[in-house]
Amino acid sequence: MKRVAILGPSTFSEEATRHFLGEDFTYVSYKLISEVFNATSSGETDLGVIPIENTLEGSVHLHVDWLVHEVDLPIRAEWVFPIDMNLIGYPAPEGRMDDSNPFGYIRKVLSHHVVPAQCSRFMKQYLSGAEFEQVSSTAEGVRIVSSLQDPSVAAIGTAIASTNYGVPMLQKEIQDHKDNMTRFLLVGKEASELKSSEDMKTTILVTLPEDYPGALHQVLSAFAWRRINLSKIESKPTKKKLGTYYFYIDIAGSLDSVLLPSAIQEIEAIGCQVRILGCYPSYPYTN
Ligand SMILES: O=C(O)C(=O)Cc1ccccc1
Repeated sequence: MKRVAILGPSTFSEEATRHFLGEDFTYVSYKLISEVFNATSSGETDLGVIPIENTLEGSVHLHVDWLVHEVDLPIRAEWVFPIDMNLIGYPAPEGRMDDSNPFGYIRKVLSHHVVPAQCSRFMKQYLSGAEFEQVSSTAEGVRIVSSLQDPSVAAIGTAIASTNYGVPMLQKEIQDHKDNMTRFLLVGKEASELKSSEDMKTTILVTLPEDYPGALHQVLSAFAWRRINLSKIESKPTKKKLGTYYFYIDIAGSLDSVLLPSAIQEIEAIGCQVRILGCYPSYPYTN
């Protein structure tokens, strides 16, 4: 069975990946997202799963930058998964219950760095007196809470982490929006047999030619007149020189089509550099 590197165990990444890939793969858990990237790059695993975007905050820029700058791993698939954030910790000690704020006794919250932006309303209302400390994953936060056994320290994570580490669930679904979704990318050097999808996507990085006014408009036009839909475009620093950017573009369509390759040829003809990050099936969430 193919080996898949995930941030885990007991994380949202594991939950989402098992839901999507099922049990026909061997899941290898890593504590750090950098280890997921490196394990996939080195061949320790065949594939790796990266959370790349969420409904509320958009791209996970750290992960996009790692994908672009640190590794050469084509995108092989993407899927979307609903993320229910849960406050996980121990009940208030005797005499510490404050009726005006049932979680006022919590002084520190541990979780993955993308979490606060997805739970800002709850954290502002009930955890404004608590310090947020980022840890490598939501599950790592729950593990630390379990080891401390200190009611003043809680975590935000998955229901499975609450069960697996034996830490009670204090409040379910504290995310700001009930339909809070995260998009995950499956990356790997080799293509894998995956279930078919009607929706194909192609992700490219475009660097515009210098001294070419209107180049970006011409790039967008090359897709527009072919009625090729761009589902995302983000300008990101090249990290080479201040004020120089590349454009991370998600395209609805496949390189096997007629028009998409010709659009790419057209923008290369005006001097754009184009790097294909992947052409892959996109899977919506089905429960
Ligand atoms: O830490 C985790 O559980 C992860 O898998 C990263 C993450 C965190 C929050 C939403 C989606 C993925």
